Amino acid sequence: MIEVKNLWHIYENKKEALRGIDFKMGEEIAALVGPNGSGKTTFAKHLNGLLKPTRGEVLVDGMRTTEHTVAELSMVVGYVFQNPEHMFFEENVFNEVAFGPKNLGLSESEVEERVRWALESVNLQEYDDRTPYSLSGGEKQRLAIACVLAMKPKYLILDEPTTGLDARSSRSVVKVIKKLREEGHGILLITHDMELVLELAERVVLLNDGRKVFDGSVEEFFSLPLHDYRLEKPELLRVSERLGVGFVKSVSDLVRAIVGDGV
Ligand SMILES: Nc1ncnc2c1ncn2[C@@H]1O[C@H](COP(=O)(O)OP(=O)(O)OP(=O)(O)O)[C@@H](O)[C@H]1O
Repeated sequence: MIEVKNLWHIYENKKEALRGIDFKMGEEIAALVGPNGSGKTTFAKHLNGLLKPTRGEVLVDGMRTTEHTVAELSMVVGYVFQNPEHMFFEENVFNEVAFGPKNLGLSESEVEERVRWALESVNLQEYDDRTPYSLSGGEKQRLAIACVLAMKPKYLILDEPTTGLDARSSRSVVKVIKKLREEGHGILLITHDMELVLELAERVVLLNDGRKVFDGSVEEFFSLPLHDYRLEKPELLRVSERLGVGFVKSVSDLVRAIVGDGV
């Protein structure tokens, strides 16, 4: 369980980026959304100790972030940053994923086992010898997830995992996220992509100006006046509303709502 209690973050320039956030999450996919500058990245950086609270506290499976190093916390909460290609520095995919486990002091065979497992989890098992820079956008994103997974964290923070990807690459990342959730990971998904929220999230947390202004179901979230937060409803929900059908999560739900199960 990740527990955040009355979290404040004030940067050196006195900017109050987080103002009294309370939050709990377990094994679920929670989407963290909000307009630019609302505090999403600042919040996420608290969950693996990259930032420490100005006030309040953050507990990760009972570990208070002020009492543990980022390295210790990263074994519980893995952070996959936006634009992961800036993170790659090894000459091949295998070594890239092996870097973290090697630093844990694991034996060579344990490292290899973890790398194989992590690459398989993201469907990159045939890519060992490829240079990370030669991968497609979706493959790079999946490699970044594998690098973090190799540390076996229970929770994953994914920062804009599909931004800039074409539809096919995006699908491949979505598939991996679904699989990780099924395997028991808790996932915090930072995104501006409302289609992704509709498809993947089990819960939505909305930040605005450093405050949590909503924390609830996906259906309730999409009934909020999203324009107030510079967010847009997914096309599918706009269509379903026009058709007088209630909340749906997929095109097949919509079809079923209109014509029934017989088609
Ligand atoms: N190092 C810093 N020093 C001072 N202010 C900062 C710093 N980092 C972020 N901020 C400010 O804190 C506020 C929250 O920023 P943050 O990056 O957490 O927002 P965000 O919701 O992740 O935005 P985006 O969607 O644009 O990524 C913003 O006003 C930002 O300018």
